[in-house]
Amino acid sequence: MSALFEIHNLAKLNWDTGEGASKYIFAGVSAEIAGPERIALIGASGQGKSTLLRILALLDAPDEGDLLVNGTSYKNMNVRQWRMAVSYVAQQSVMLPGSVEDNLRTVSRLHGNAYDSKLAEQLLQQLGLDYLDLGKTAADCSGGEKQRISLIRSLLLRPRILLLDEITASLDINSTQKVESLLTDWHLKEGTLLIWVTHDLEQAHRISNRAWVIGNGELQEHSSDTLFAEPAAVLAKKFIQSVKGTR
Ligand SMILES: Nc1ncnc2c1ncn2[C@@H]1O[C@H](COP(=O)(O)OP(=O)(O)OP(=O)(O)O)[C@@H](O)[C@H]1O
Repeated sequence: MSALFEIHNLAKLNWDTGEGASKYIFAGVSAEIAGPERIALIGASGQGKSTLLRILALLDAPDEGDLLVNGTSYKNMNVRQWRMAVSYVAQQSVMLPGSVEDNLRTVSRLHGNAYDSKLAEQLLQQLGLDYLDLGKTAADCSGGEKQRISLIRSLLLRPRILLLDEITASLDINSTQKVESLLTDWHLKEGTLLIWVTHDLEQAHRISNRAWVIGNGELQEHSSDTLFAEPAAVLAKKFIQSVKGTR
């Protein structure tokens, strides 16, 4: 049986071609994820975490390599099919024109599925947004509200793979806990693979069973328990020490 998600020799050229700049942001990135897991993607600023996530969502093109969902390459799928399986939640959430409800209905409209209003209601409640007037213009919502609305918009699609780019960055502790617990439950119930970029190492440990550390153009993979308990690998060790050193 094919793996849920495969990344083969992925590379992205650096657009900075100046002296001293490396040719690639990252190269030779490979990983095989057999089934649903919770992966924390960590690394210092500017190492390519968002670029990698955007490529996995086909919002940016790889320069080399291949991506496969359930054994099918992205080259043999159209973007719409890919995005039904792989959904990306951005750090800066973009609201579409119209109301909160228009935004939540977008996914079903785009993919021709029935809108699951019960699930939408339940997710709004779980994320502490049940007070929100669904008729409110989405653009007028706060940053934290928009971030949670865009997460719900993606969940309503029930993707196999969910790519999360610092999605709790503008949330308070209470809302962050709600997002973490909702996604942990969702992963268990729906069998969704989560790949979650975060700068918060405690959050990375809480929300993952595997960790990908990106730096110096390469990706290293670890079990989260090993990585956060005893960061043996040089790259991970260096990164964790640099983060701890800044506290
Ligand atoms: N082809 C390219 N596509 C995207 N980014 C590129 C490209 N070439 C160079 N870059 C640069 O590579 C860096 C990677 O940025 P990216 O946002 O992916 O890093 P990050 O690890 O997510 O950083 P942060 O933690 O600060 O959000 C940026 O400085 C960007 O300008």
